[in-house]
Amino acid sequence: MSNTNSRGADPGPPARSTALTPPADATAPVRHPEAPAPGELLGAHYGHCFGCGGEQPHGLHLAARAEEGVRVTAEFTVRPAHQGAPGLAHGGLLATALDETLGSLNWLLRVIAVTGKLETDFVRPVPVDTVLHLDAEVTAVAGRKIYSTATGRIGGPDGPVAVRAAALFIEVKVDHFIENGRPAEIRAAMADPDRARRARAFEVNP
Ligand SMILES: CCCCCCCC(=O)SCCNC(=O)CCNC(=O)[C@H](O)C(C)(C)COP(=O)(O)OP(=O)(O)OC[C@H]1O[C@@H](n2cnc3c(N)ncnc32)[C@H](O)[C@@H]1OP(=O)(O)O
Repeated sequence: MSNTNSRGADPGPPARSTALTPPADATAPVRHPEAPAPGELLGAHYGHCFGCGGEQPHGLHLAARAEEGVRVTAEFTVRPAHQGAPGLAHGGLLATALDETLGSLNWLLRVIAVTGKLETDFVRPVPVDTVLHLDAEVTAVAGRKIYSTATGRIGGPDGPVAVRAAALFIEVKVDHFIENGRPAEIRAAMADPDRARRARAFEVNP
């Protein structure tokens, strides 16, 4: 059995759907003046978030860190609960790791936004126990539309690319969550006595 990647060592940049190409009038992203300093861990935005929360036993427990500009890095260790095929990470969970990392970029912009489109390339299989090193940045902003890309490498932060994504996040108001979320969880999150945690559950500036 061979693990050889038929696309070769460096498959090069993929073709993207036009919806993920910023329009001509898009502008460069602007890091919020109160964004966490480069090197600072962002911490979970919501304890029950499957991507980053500590209260999800089988969640990804992804830890993202602010970098310079509008860029974050993150790590996710693939555990047995994350398998798709025997001993290999489920592709949907790898997409979740990319989505979560890309989503955390909005905290550097201090904008509330949700994923509208997420396009993922699965380049190499990712075995259980592997640490996926993620790196994401916002590339452009056009009105409510936030364009971003991410890669996930294995074997170290400079190792080969295993997954990558391009995404379009859409800015929303906090009402998006209040009007659409299940009332029990909305009430519980709003009742949190910790003001910063209450705000971050909905990704609002504390
Ligand atoms: C730290 C936080 C971590 C979070 C990490 C995880 C993030 C997530 O997974 S969020 C959960 C998954 N996403 C969702 O549930 C979103 C569900 N979708 C929605 O609620 C809506 O479709 C929403 C809000 C995205 C857009 O609806 P709405 O606000 O009415 O905007 P709408 O007017 O349709 O679109 C605005 C613009 O975005 C574009 N757009 C919207 N959706 C898409 C899409 N899927 N593809 C391409 N373009 C899109 C529209 O074409 C429009 O462009 P333009 O301004 O040029 O005409």
